[in-house]
Amino acid sequence: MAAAPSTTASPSIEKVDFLKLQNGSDIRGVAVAGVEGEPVNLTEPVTEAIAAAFAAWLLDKKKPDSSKRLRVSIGHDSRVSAQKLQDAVSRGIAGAGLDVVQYGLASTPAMFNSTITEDDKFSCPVDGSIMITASHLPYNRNGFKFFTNAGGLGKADIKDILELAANIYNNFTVESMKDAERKAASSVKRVDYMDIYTSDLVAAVRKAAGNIEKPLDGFHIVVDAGNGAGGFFAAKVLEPLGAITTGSQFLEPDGLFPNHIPNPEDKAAMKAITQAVLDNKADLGIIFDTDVDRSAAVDSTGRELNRNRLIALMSAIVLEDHPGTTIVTDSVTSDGLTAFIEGKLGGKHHRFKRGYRNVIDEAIRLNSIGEESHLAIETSGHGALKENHWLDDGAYLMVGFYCFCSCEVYLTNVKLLNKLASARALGGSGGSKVLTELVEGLEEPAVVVELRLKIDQSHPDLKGGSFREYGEAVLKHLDNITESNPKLQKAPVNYEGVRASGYGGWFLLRLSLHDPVLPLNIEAPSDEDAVKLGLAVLAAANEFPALDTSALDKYVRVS
Ligand SMILES: O=P(O)(O)OC[C@H]1O[C@H](O)[C@H](O)[C@@H](O)[C@@H]1O
Repeated sequence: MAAAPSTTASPSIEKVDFLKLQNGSDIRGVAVAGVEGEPVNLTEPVTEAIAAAFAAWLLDKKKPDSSKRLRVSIGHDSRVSAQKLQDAVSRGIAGAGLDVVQYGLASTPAMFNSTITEDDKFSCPVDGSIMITASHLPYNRNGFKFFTNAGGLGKADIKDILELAANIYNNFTVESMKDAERKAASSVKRVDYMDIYTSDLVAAVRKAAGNIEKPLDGFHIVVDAGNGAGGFFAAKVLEPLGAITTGSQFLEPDGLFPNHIPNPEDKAAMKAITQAVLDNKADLGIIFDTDVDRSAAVDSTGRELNRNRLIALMSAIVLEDHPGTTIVTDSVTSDGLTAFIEGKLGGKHHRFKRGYRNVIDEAIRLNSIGEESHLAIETSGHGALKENHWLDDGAYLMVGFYCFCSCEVYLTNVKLLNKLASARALGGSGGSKVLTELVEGLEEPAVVVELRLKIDQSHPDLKGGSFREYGEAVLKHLDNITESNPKLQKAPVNYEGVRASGYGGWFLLRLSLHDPVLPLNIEAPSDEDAVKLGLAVLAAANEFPALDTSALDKYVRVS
């Protein structure tokens, strides 16, 4: 373990700089030097302070009596900074007097799961859990997701933790850091939690398939883990269930992500898994993001089942069991999806905001006011089901428990695989036809565009204000322009940004959840119509010199 730096080596850091590490309900920062313009702000001492703050937060929440020491599990994805941050997190937790259980390479859903697994051998359940990951972001970033048995921590908790971390950090002494290092050296335990986690997943699929040992017998499924943490899925989940996984790719963890970004929303990533399915004549392809809390699939014909199609597929499966239920989705979903959910499936589509916590919290809210919702899902591949985590214990009552579980854990693993298995049991034709059939009738636009317009935070036009304020001003202006454009109709119900229909399609301009960026989505029946929608946005965007519209300029010129 690296020696703890002394206080003298750690210059003081302002609270606001700690708060900048907040990214919605996660923490994210730069952990590796070498990328121009991206100085390291997630150093080891900063990490240690954040972990110590989480420990203090947890002690305050759980208020254990003196006979009990709280336990925290720590896992990480394949990033190159994982090891040093894991050591720093361990020092922060151990220094605060809590027990540390290191899992090594793990998935985000597994980390949450460790707070509810009952198994003493594996020191479970833990009281809190930390996943070290920055999802699909570049190799130099890293960050943390925190869990208790009530689910992932929310935005307000993260803010409290960062504020506390700033105090802890600025009060570190050489002695306190040495003490934390000593405690970590003597109290850290390492367990192979992924072993129990994967066997639980296998058991869940078997059970759902009617207690068949190998419900996927003979199915050929290729996995693409993008060199993230999801490589386990082929050998430890699919193969025990009977599937053939030859042709699976990029299963070895490699934090430089040499093959493609591990992200089911990324075009190159989807192309890679599609090619693997076709080359191997597989029944299905499954692709994960770095920390395995998002996924997408590809059917045997090479058709991508991600984004709107993934939502359509999962809606079809969920609505079979819960007719009429409300499906909560993010804001960038297409109009065709609404028509599919409401027209073909008889459900209700509630298009809400981007952000997995946002959709899940909204589904919880709807249920709490009497509107039944069984599925909250984003085009990013995050999803949560009501049925999976209405746990029959106090946790449910405590917070209207609806802990997030990802597509990986439940939707893909259990729901999707089980659908394949039961179709086979019923004498179906094999392959992934059953899935393809479920999304038949989903109208898809001919043209789909997603551009991300950057706000230059050092531009004088920001006049000292934040990029958020600037972005809000752009949106306000676009809203006004849209209002007075007879060719456009503003969406009657809209929860973020400006969404309008026109020219047979629609656009949505909104503020990114965390970046100084205004993402623009356009869907239209033709390039010509998409350009017209793009020009309408450009007319407003051009008034804002700090907004980099070059991508949109280029799009309207060359399309
Ligand atoms: O707002 P954006 O920059 O498009 O990012 C939005 C996305 O951020 C993260 O990746 C969250 O995990 C997703 O739930 C969310 O959809």
